Amino acid sequence: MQKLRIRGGKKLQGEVTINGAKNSTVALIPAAVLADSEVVLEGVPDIQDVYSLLDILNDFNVKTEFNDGTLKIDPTHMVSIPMPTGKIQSLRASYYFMGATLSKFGHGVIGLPGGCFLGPRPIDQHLKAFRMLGADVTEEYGVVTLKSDQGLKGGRIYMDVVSVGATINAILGSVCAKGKTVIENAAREPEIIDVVTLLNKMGAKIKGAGTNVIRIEGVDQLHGTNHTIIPDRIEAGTYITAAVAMGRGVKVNNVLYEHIESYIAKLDEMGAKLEIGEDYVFVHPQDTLTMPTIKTLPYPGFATDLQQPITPLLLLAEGRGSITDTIYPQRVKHIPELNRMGANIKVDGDIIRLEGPCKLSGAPVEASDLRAGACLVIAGLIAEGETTISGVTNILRGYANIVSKLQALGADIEMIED
Ligand SMILES: CC(=O)N[C@H]1[C@@H](OP(=O)(O)OP(=O)(O)OC[C@H]2O[C@@H](n3ccc(=O)[nH]c3=O)[C@H](O)[C@@H]2O)O[C@H](CO)[C@@H](O)[C@@H]1O
Ligand SMILES: C=C(OP(=O)(O)O)C(=O)O
Repeated sequence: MQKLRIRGGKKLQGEVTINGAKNSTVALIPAAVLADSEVVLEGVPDIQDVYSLLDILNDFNVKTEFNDGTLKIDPTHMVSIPMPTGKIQSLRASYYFMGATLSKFGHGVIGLPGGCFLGPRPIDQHLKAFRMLGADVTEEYGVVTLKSDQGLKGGRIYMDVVSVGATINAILGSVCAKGKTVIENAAREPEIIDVVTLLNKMGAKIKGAGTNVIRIEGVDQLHGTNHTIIPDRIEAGTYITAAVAMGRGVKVNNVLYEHIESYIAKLDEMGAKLEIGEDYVFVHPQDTLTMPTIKTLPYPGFATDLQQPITPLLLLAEGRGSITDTIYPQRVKHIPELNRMGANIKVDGDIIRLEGPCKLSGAPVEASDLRAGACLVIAGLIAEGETTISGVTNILRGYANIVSKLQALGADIEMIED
């Protein structure tokens, strides 16, 4: 079994470059199959979720070629096959094949997705959106069956909760539906804008991405195109956090500041010394950090995906603080692991309560999910002594070349077989 071994306490210095966004990529790939010819994506991260999607595309007879961040997707000979179990459960974003197959073939049989366990992750709003477009949708024994014998028709879709996945699935379902669709209370994440940018380049007519009302005029056909993926704001936030914790001057390249403004604002509030460039953030060493209170919210609020990575940084700050994850209140599996490393964090109902500063010591810990993994990597960099992290596959789902990137900054980190 692979584990990460970190010998903590080493200062970080130098430059690191952020990859294309995981949560864009995993939606752009299923969106690309709606084209009638080749789609080329640039800046594709080398992460396990991408390989899982390529495996699924192979089963759908979609030809792919992935080299050095460039992914060619040729859906010309895509076939419709049921995907009730197996690979579909290896990641969350496989739910986009519901919208994609419904749109492309008028039907689909897709199992419920996998992904990180963060508490309940229902997909009722996805299914509601498909129904509003006229599809007949059933969910039985963990499998969703979608049919639209009469063809999909545009409609008005009101989202009861702000959902990234349901918004993108509603777009995928309606992009070629007859007439107009309006999605109300849509999510506003940059990844949604990225998906809409690709679809519009493919010939779609979608307006309003990035606002909470998205308007779509159905088109008959979508064609191939080229697209460069936006930088990963969560990967950027992770490296910036590591640099605030342990940096002696770290430049994080390929960052779009406007995508992580709320995160930067929180770090500013804590006393971090950040210099914002056009496409980079330079993290200067700072003296002391102040303990904040954090509440996660849909974009542009503080991202739930950065809640776990920032937790070890809070342990370096003075005073009492709290984190409330309003999106996933049960996203707390990193807490017992941090406590194993010497923290004294309490989970009090839906509130994580912390007190700092607190000295962390290396320990064997488990990355139960992707961002818990990022949290433990940062904790391991801070801690005195040796930390070994199991559950590495969870980390590799979303962080490309994490070992070499941190080694280049001077971290003592390696992948070991245990
Ligand atoms: C592949 C991907 O892009 N994953 C991201 C996506 O996940 P995902 O798209 O699964 O998350 P959502 O935005 O849908 O979830 C937001 C909230 O809505 C609830 N909900 C969602 C759908 C639904 O049908 N019913 C419902 O009640 C969820 O339980 C959650 O409380 O957004 C999350 C929230 O920013 C991020 O943590 C994930 O990294
Ligand atoms: C929760 C995440 O991913 P997923 O939705 O793919 O499980 C994440 O990226 O933090």
